[in-house]
Amino acid sequence: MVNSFPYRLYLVISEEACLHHHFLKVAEQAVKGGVDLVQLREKNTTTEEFQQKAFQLKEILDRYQVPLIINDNLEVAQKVEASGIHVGTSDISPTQIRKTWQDVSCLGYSIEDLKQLDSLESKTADYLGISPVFKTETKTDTIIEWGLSGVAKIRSLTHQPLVAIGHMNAKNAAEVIQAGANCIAVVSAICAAKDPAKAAEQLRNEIEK
Ligand SMILES: Cc1ncc(COP(=O)(O)OP(=O)(O)O)c(N)n1
Ligand SMILES: Cc1ncsc1CCOP(=O)(O)O
Ligand SMILES: [Mg+2]
Repeated sequence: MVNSFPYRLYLVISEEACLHHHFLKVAEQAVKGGVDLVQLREKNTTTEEFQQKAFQLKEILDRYQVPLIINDNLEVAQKVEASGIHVGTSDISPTQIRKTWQDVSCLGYSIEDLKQLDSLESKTADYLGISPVFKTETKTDTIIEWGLSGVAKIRSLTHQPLVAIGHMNAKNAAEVIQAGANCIAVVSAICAAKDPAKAAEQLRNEIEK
């Protein structure tokens, strides 16, 4: 059977989060270091700016055959012909996305409550984001901290691909994979690194341990 979610290291990037280099450089270096999926998450831009950045990022990612996922904005995702979109419980729903965008190939949905796992919305997604695993300064409007036990619990309840996000780094990546996550998603561990390629390589090594 073909693995429909082969990704292990997922970069969630915004221009604002990139402290030492331009975000396009960070993305390219991260891919060279081992990132195999990238989400553009611009929370404070106009749709026009978001779209422009997405086109620029996609041009780079296409060279490496790394899929681009767009955070929240279906219009931008379809316009730039991204591979997919990531949404949470306050966003357009996965079922609505599939109705509007029939050939979306990678649809992500955040899990913030165990009750969501049984829902049609979760089952409609291609992967579930465990959000957040640990408390993080990057996203503070969260309602839970799943921890390792939460990752293991979710793993015991679903066979869907699981992406762990929230304060993920090279020190905790291996144990989160061990607890049942398929893939690790990071913002700061790569975007705030002086050497994004090296940071990605270290994370990837931990994931593949
Ligand atoms: C891989 C991944 N997982 C979870 C999230 C969080 O999505 P959401 O709950 O919609 O919050 P915002 O990112 O929109 O603030 C994510 N973006 N990516
Ligand atoms: C987008 C998102 N969703 C849940 S936590 C988070 C931010 C993760 O950022 P960091 O990797 O810097 O903790
Ligand atoms: Mg969202």
